[in-house]
Amino acid sequence: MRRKVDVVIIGAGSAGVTALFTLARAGKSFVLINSGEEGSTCTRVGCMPSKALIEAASLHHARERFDEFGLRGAQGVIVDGPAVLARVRAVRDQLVKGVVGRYHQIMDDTQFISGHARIVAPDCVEVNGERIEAGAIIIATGSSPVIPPAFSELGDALLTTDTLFEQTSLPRSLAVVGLGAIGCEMGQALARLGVEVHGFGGRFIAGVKDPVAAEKVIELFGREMSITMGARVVPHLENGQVVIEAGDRRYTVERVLASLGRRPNIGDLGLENLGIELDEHGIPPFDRETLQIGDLPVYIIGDANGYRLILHESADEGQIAALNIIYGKRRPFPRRVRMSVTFTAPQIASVGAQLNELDAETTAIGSASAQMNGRALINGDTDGLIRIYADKQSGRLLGASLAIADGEHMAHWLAMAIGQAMTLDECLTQPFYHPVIEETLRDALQDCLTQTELGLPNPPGLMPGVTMLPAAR
Ligand SMILES: Cc1cc2nc3c(=O)[nH]c(=O)nc-3n(C[C@H](O)[C@H](O)[C@H](O)COP(=O)(O)OP(=O)(O)OC[C@H]3O[C@@H](n4cnc5c(N)ncnc54)[C@H](O)[C@@H]3O)c2cc1C
Ligand SMILES: NC(=O)c1ccc[n+]([C@@H]2O[C@H](COP(=O)([O-])OP(=O)(O)OC[C@H]3O[C@@H](n4cnc5c(N)ncnc54)[C@H](O)[C@@H]3O)[C@@H](O)[C@H]2O)c1
Repeated sequence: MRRKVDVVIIGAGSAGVTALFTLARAGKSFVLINSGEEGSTCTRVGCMPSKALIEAASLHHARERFDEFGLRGAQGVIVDGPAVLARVRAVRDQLVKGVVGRYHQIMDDTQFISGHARIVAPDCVEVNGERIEAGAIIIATGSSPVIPPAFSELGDALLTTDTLFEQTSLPRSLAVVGLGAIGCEMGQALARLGVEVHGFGGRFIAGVKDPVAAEKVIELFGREMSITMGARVVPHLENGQVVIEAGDRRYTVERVLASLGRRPNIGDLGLENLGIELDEHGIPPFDRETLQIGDLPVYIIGDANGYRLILHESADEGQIAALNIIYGKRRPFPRRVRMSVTFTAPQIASVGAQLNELDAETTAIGSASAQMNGRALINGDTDGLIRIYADKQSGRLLGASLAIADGEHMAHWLAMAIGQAMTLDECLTQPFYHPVIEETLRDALQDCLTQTELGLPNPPGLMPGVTMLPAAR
């Protein structure tokens, strides 16, 4: 007899597991199917090992400034590459154990299947030769690194983030091709660990669409690695070394990190059996506020849908899909303010609208640099820049681009302000403590305000209150 459950979840990553917890709490019956290793992209090969590597790199890099602070002897610190990588894996393994343990705790062995799932029909999934009937299907199959054919021919010299953290030693030299989030984070971290890094980017660096902010980012990163933008490089092997030619320059490196983006894992998933037309990337049309595919009882969430390839959005999508299944009818959830943070130094962040999405005529742009910020000067972190975008007429905050220390915190503050539809003068009613780097954010908001029709607040940042008449005695 065929097994029948309320929901089949395909993929035990952050998206699928978030859906699982929500469905389990509501008492739905389920099966979770996962192919390959458990533990999620984020924990195994993504957010966590990459941040662990960045932490080692930042600690090592700090030694360069010790002398300036009157602290001697730091130049004696050396990088023990194998030990650095071993610690990255140890932290990663601990986190993977926690993540996997948590979801196995809420199910028995029959509810988890290790194997490659295929959709046979909108209400049926096949895995390891077994067909399972499902009231609903959640596709949460994640994504994989893009590897163009020429890169595949590099053999062991090719790294992606699937293999980088498994290395037992650091390469002497590395070409990082693709300067998005991964390329910038890993390129800078490895450069700070003593690897000779050459970065090759497309049109944008770290996804920054504001030319002023992008120029600053290129200048700052360019101090630690060579950067070539706009060159579609094709690496090849020569005498066991990788050669990359860009314009009239020729680079010879030991390894190449392909960080050219990620592609949804939708091959051999049986999407054609849904009876629905797929887009040019092979993805079925889905509603971003319900994650439902057409009118089918099928949902596509997380990196698998190629929409917002970041952790908190993947988890949101898991919950939205699960809640739609639980309610049993279409229930749209407006999505959060868009935000991305690249964990480099300085941190690069984009919040809300990017500059290229805004109308130049109606948008006010405010800027501030950390050069004159007291705390930044104390910390030796004055290389920062903030750009704020607002509607010229209403003063409503629309977006921001940051390349500044502590940018992750300011990005959250700005996302909240944009989510609350705040205007610049409303933003400036908030307190900014002293001395904090956030005072640069206040400066940028004030600068932006002067370019709008609202003009300068008087006194700056405070709203006149309602004067209460003394009660008649
Ligand atoms: C190097 C790196 C750094 C990152 N850093 C950050 C960061 O700092 N902050 C941030 O927000 N995001 C970051 N991300 C992105 C984040 O990790 C992903 O957006 C998120 O993990 C996606 O989760 P998911 O559940 O969609 O996919 P996954 O975690 O990939 O889960 C999908 C699962 O489905 C399985 N699967 C695939 N096909 C099938 C099938 N047919 N049958 C059964 N199972 C299948 C896969 O094996 C996998 O286990 C980073 C990513 C990378 C690569
Ligand atoms: N801090 C974070 O939130 C974080 C960190 C790492 C990864 N991630 C996520 O992982 C996903 C994958 O990261 P990624 O950096 O691989 O992708 P990405 O899409 O962020 O960047 C890929 C970059 O490669 C460039 N590119 C593409 N083809 C090229 C070519 N032939 N030559 C030169 N450049 C080329 C693109 O222009 C783009 O800038 C992203 O979607 C990101 O959201 C997030």
